[in-house]
Amino acid sequence: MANIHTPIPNLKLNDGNSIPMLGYGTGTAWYKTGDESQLDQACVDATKTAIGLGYYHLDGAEVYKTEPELGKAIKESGVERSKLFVTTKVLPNIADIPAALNTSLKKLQLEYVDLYLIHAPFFGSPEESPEALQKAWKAMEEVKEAGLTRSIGVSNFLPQHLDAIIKTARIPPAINQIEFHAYLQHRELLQYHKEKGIATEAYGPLTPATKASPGPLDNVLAGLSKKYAVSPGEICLRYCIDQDIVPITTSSKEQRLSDYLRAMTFKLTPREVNDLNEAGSQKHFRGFWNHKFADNDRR
Ligand SMILES: NC(=O)C1=CN([C@@H]2O[C@H](COP(=O)(O)OP(=O)(O)OC[C@H]3O[C@@H](n4cnc5c(N)ncnc54)[C@H](O)[C@@H]3O)[C@@H](O)[C@H]2O)C=CC1
Ligand SMILES: O=CCc1c[nH]c2ccccc12
Repeated sequence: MANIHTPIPNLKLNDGNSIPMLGYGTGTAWYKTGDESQLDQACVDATKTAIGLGYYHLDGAEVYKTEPELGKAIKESGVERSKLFVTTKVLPNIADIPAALNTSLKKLQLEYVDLYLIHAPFFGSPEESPEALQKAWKAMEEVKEAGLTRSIGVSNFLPQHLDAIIKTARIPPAINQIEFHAYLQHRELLQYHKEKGIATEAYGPLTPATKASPGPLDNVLAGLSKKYAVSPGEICLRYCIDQDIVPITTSSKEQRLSDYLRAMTFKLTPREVNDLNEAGSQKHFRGFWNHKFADNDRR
């Protein structure tokens, strides 16, 4: 298998911690719809394979019900805890964040996570109220101060949600994890992140080469794939990294996980990133949370 242990660079966060610039997700492809206590050995094995290939940044969430699998994979990988970067997220149990994180830690068999995220701003009563967001963020600050997580952040937040928490925050969010690819460029949100020193993580980074194909990016992706001798998906991963955005991908296939690491072996020119931006802006595609974001909403 090619690319074993291809080094993945780090991005420095606003709290001084560092995050590896490619993550392996245990959500899509793996989340359970049934009983969480029924261990999915295929998920454990794929996660161990990913760790073995050098994916030390691992993304989970309470809602995926795969924290037990992630924990088992970490334990059995034999990789030192300090070398791994483990994320989990809260949403169903957001009313009691310390209890939710302690439950996640038990399932993960860990004493701390590296990053704890509010999975989405859609909770509270009324949903997305500034007061509900501020109250949840205060609890996030407390679990960081208690040492249960090294960094805290959010996911699927828009500028108005970030504004609400920043207004009363003692600790600013380190990261916002959003759906990001050339068909969902979030230019205003990215500018906001830059101004506030918030790092961006991209889920769904392969979307232009998978779910949203065919489309206006196909020819540009094909040309760049030929030039760099990689797949269109690897161009999509590099498109994120070259904008300092941390992609989180996944696969159950070892070969694909290995191939994705080729994204560490080349760099797109600013002009090529611009070509992808231009072609991508001719189509809008959102693969997740469509029921919460307006249909034609490019935020
Ligand atoms: N915070 C949030 O709300 C969300 C977070 N996530 C996180 O991000 C992770 C990755 O999300 P994805 O959307 O899965 O990322 P992705 O865009 O990288 O897609 C990965 C999927 O594409 C498939 N794939 C790869 N190459 C392919 C090809 N050539 N043809 C067809 N399919 C191909 C893989 O098998 C895998 O199922 C999740 O596991 C989860 O951890 C995902 C969605 C929402
Ligand atoms: O994080 C990805 C999107 C998502 C939100 N809720 C669930 C539940 C199960 C799998 C994925 C997700």
